[in-house]
Amino acid sequence: MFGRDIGIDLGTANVLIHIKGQGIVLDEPSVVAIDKMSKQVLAVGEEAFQMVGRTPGNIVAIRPMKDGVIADFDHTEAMLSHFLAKVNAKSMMSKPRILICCPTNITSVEQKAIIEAAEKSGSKNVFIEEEPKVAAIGAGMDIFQPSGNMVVDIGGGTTDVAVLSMGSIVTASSIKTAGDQFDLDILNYIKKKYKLLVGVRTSETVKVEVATVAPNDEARELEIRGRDMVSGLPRTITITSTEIYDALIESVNHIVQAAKNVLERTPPELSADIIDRGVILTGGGALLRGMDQLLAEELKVPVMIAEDPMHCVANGTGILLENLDKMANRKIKV
Ligand SMILES: Nc1ncnc2c1ncn2[C@@H]1O[C@H](COP(=O)(O)OP(=O)(O)OP(=O)(O)O)[C@@H](O)[C@H]1O
Repeated sequence: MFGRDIGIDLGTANVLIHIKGQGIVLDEPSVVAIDKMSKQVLAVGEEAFQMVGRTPGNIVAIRPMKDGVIADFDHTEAMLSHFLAKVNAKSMMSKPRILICCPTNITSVEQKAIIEAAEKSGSKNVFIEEEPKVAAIGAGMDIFQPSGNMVVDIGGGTTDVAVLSMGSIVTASSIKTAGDQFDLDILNYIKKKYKLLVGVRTSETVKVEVATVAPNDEARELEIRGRDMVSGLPRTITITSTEIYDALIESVNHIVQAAKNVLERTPPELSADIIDRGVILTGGGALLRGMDQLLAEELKVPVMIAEDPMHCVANGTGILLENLDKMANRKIKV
């Protein structure tokens, strides 16, 4: 019988499920739509994501994960159960073993909450592993050798920076500045400068299509629509990449600073390895235009974007699942 082991990238923005032997079988936004009165879950994942910012008063589309941890336990569990049922139906598995990734600095209470949510969703054995380690493995780094590897994983809620050697994290930092904060920065910039209210879906589109954090990048612009704060009427404006650079630079500098702090705490032999091997960027935030260039200039080391940055963690769980039996001692009892 194939694939009783499942890897989950339980992200703030997206949930990815990897089944041993099958690869990534699910990739959906971490969103749940709820009826506020009856508390009933109306939609999960992609379907719920389409409702964000467009729901009538009695329905709310929420993200139950925040900053890489569970903000709303019941709805995280409902979301996980829904996704697991979806993939179970396909592969006819029962009570799988699950490997879940989490940020480096979450508390044991938060770890327990993640494990409990997975167990309640029907898992027999739940293992937990640190996200930057799994991201590095999924990006193709050989972290098991005695040499330094550095990964910067920029997700929706958290940025995890880590230097790894011999299969373990040597120095790391996890900050709550990542893709969601960029969306908020853009939204607030437009609100302040143009007195125009836009939704997070629009600010995310601006980030993906226009934004750059490298000052010399090709300029881009985009027409966006929102609600005028003075007249209350719909209005269209054109936003440029230069403006978005100003909106994002403070948050991006937090990420640069976190990476510098990790390098400053790294033993010199491993620092020397990082000069040779470079830094690997993973997570959706790795795709922010100019991020690699800016980090390379600031850290004075080569910076490369992983081949498939948004799938690194899920792909890494796949590789680790092959070795799950060796990891049995990492299981956390609840
Ligand atoms: N082309 C792009 N440019 C900039 N940002 C992007 C791009 N594509 C995706 N993103 C952003 O990447 C983020 C999602 O990345 P990812 O799926 O790695 O996060 P996550 O794993 O859910 O979050 P976390 O690791 O914090 O729990 C979102 O903020 C999304 O807007």
